[in-house]
Amino acid sequence: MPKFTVVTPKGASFTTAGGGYALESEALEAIGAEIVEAPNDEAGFIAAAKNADAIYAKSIPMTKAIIDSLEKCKVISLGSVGVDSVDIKAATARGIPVTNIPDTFIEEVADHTMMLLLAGFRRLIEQDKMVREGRWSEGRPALLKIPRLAGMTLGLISFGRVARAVARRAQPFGLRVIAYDPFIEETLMSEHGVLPASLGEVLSQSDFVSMHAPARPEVHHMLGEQHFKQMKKSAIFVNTGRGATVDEVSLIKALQEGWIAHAALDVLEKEPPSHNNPLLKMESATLTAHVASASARFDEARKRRVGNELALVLSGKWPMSCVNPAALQKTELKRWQPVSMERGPNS
Ligand SMILES: NC(=O)c1ccc[n+]([C@@H]2O[C@H](COP(=O)([O-])OP(=O)(O)OC[C@H]3O[C@@H](n4cnc5c(N)ncnc54)[C@H](O)[C@@H]3O)[C@@H](O)[C@H]2O)c1
Ligand SMILES: O=C(O)[C@H](O)CO
Repeated sequence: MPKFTVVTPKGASFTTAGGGYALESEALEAIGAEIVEAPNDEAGFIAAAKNADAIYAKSIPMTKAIIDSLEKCKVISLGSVGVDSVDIKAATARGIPVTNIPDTFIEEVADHTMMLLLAGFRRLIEQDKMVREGRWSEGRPALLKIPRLAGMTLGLISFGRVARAVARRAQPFGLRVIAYDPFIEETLMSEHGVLPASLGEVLSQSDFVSMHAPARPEVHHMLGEQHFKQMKKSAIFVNTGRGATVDEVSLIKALQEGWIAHAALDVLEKEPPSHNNPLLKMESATLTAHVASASARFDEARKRRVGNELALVLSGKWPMSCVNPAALQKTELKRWQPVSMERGPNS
């Protein structure tokens, strides 16, 4: 008889669709926790998860209806930075801490952002196609009109962990980096050699605009028609954050009408996209399947971190990374005791 039941909806995670979502964890095994898969429709999940001790959230949104139906759930854990699939307000009201893994795959996402930026700029997909179609001699003329990368401007929307890692990569390429983030001290930007800017300045001055804002209700469709119109006609728009931050209809219009030159996207408003999403047919778009974080290290770290968070709470302790600390105040979980890092002869 398992001591604890961790319930998880069947199927791939929103954010790691196609694989890399199983949860094997020594920490959970050690406390006698069993992982049980439940149907991934709201009604089926509610019926199966009623008595869950914890939830590992992935393939369906953790709605208020689901959260309110949980009778003894102590924690909801996610294997992502983004927590947009959980109704945080409902979880906080019920005193259920929600955990994420904010610092496990920053480097991967920053690499992917640079890859998309460079692929869009040096027209990788078009060049590859020309070679395969026997149009070898067309490759060079297609690039003769593009400027040199060094000296161009990269504008970051938000200056969180991923955006900072992108800035660190972009600077050695000779890019001037500016950023808009109303919640970050300007001095932090300066320490990173990045110029603080308003949203309008980022949009109008940048050759590359890279979106890194999280999907919160306040940033839903943060970029629309009026914003794409402010960008340079030659601008490349990169998004490795969340599709919901951009009004995709306006982005498509911006590409069709030539307000901007190219979009390189890892995230879309609807994932996977409908077969009739115009972006799928547009040569001015480069697309990847919400894979920016994926790597062997990510997969190993995700299992370990999610398992540890669940095991900590199930054994009565505060988790390491809680996105709704107010919920912790409503629990009887114990705070972490400070651990002495001094090393003695017996350590
Ligand atoms: N494509 C992927 O696989 C992938 C992987 C990791 C993260 N992400 C997404 O990228 C986002 C950013 O990740 P992170 O690790 O840098 O997060 P983070 O929490 O470190 O940074 C988020 C930043 O956004 C800023 N912000 C909030 N509201 C804003 C607004 N209205 N305007 C401008 N900035 C605003 C915050 O001040 C913060 O600095 C995540 O929320 C997640 O949704 C996607
Ligand atoms: O939000 C996140 O962490 C990513 O999208 C996961 O891949």
